[in-house]
Amino acid sequence: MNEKTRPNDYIIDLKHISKSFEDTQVLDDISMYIRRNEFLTLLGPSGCGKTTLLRIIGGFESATEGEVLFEGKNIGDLPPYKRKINTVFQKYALFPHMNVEDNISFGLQIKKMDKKLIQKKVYEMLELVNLKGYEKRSIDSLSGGQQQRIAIARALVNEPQVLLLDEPLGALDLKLRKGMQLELKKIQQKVGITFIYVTHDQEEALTMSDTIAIMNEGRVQQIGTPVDIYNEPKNAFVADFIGESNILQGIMLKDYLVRFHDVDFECVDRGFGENMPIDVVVRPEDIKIVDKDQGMLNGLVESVTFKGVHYEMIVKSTSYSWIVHSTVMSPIGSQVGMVITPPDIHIMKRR
Ligand SMILES: Nc1ncnc2c1ncn2[C@@H]1O[C@H](COP(=O)(O)OP(=O)(O)OP(=O)(O)O)[C@@H](O)[C@H]1O
Repeated sequence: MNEKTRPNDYIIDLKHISKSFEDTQVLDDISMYIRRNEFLTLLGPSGCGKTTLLRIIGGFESATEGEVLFEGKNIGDLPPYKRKINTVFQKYALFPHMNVEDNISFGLQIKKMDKKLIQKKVYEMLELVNLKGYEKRSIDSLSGGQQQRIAIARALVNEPQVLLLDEPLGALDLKLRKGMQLELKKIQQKVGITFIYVTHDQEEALTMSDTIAIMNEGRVQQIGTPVDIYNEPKNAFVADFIGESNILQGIMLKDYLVRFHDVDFECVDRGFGENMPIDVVVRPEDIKIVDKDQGMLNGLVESVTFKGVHYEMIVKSTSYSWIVHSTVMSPIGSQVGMVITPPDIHIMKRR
């Protein structure tokens, strides 16, 4: 999905959202569509404005400029509880003095829903989050991961059309987090609603999302599927943030010829004019190691680290240390050649 093209099945339309706190602008003209049933992740470094954008969608903060449309209607004036949107925070915000059942059903009890119906819904939710039989347990007796599932159940029992999740797995240890990532994705697919998920962890975003919006300094840098963003980063920031990259500065010689690192490389024509300064991104797995003098570049292997499926090598050529991922190991101190084919030379406008 592109920020400019409107999908038929969109549920939220963010129109030119900007936000300032006093003199500091933290969001700068954000426009995008969010589709029904999609798992969308806002990904970016700390302080780039992810949480602020999520809070504006949820109604906890208002935009300085711009509109949030939900099913085509401006919901800017609606308080959070009147939106068909619920939020799961990193700190689960469960009531410690209530048991699991009362925590999940709290919102429904306030709405004075029929007791039998409440009980049915609570059981359905516990089944959904894989905690059947836990209804009478106290919150204190649950692990971090279990508490997070209860927080999700409590948000979903209100049957929102959109669930906002702000770094919900941030407090869990790595192994548990990985398990919960898959679990969350399954839950989203089962309930079939939109999840908008905030994280600064690129691997988490790649694992779970249908769509990723990469943010930096209050702006959306790129929106796309994980595969698109990884394979076709729009600028050097995105390339650097998603996965490991070799990033160099270059200059266009012709529409299909770029010079970087004092070498002329053929590349795919992206419509950049002659003499245009550009950034060049080459992924470590796209560099093929060959014998010395058999490639476009020669280099000295400076380090080798075994990473399980590949070796990560640092190969120093005249003025740049390349990160190379290869299934074949070249010993430290050896001279090697390197080949990079035109489709693997990603050229983009200089930041
Ligand atoms: N209520 C507020 N008053 C003043 N400044 C704020 C307020 N809320 C957020 N900010 C500032 O806005 C910027 C963006 O914050 P935000 O929490 O949205 O970033 P984030 O991308 O979610 O970061 P993190 O990943 O660290 O949570 C930060 O510089 C933050 O200090």
